[in-house]
Amino acid sequence: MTSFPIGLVPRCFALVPAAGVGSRSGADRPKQYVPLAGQAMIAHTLAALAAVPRIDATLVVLSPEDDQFEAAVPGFAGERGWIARDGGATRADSVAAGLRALRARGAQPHDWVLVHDAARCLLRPEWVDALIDACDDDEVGGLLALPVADTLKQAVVGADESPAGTRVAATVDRRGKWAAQTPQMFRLGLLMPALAGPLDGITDEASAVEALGHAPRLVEASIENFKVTYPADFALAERLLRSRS
Ligand SMILES: Nc1ccn([C@@H]2O[C@H](COP(=O)(O)OP(=O)(O)OP(=O)(O)O)[C@@H](O)[C@H]2O)c(=O)n1
Ligand SMILES: C[C@](O)(CO)[C@H](O)COP(=O)(O)O
Repeated sequence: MTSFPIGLVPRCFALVPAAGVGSRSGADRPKQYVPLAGQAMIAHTLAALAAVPRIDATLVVLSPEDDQFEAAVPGFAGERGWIARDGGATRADSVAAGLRALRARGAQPHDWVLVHDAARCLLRPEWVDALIDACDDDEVGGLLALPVADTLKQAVVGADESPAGTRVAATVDRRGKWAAQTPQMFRLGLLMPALAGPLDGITDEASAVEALGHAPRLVEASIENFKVTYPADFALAERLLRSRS
């Protein structure tokens, strides 16, 4: 077990990977810039994080080619809003770049990093607070997640892994299964080595930490904290955002 110094008060940083292209979204631009309820998707995400007083600063990781962020979130850059422009080819590469940027800005190994997808724009500050409350005296850290409510089917996987026309190969026992969300909250000094290892099959920070032999804490969240991924998700996100304002 990694141990971090007792007596030093860790700070909390949010890290938002936003360097994806949204290839599954069907949108005419990277999905984080699609307007939803009057603002770009990422503006909603960052507003939720900014409303959590225990987060000292939020770092957004952009693609080096990004020329839309400043117009989408005017006034973000400042004392509590930082930008890195070296997002990578995969989400894990972008998160690793963000961790290096946090370190360069003075974050310490014992500080907490809450990694949150730009594409989870329905985040509520109280869910972030619940995650911090659950993890801030934990050795490892944890993540927001949701117990699986549906019966789970394993499809016959074809050569192209396409879901169209597939058939059931088996029903999977859903007991004890959770769907992982974000934020995912770990110490900088644990996440950096976790994401420096082989990344095959690593789709979130928790799986990288698990590969080192740790057991992250699961903190129950809400179905509303879904990731906008497919074309139909935009209309649902829009309706939920409008119903809140
Ligand atoms: N190379 C990448 C890929 C993804 N992300 C970010 O990781 C989050 C979750 O990823 P996902 O929903 O898969 O976004 P995209 O990669 O943009 O979508 P797709 O997989 O459909 O292309 C998003 O906020 C996305 O911008 C990133 O920073 N860098
Ligand atoms: C991190 C994540 O949002 C947890 O559910 C998810 O794994 C991201 O997956 P994607 O394939 O990059 O969308």
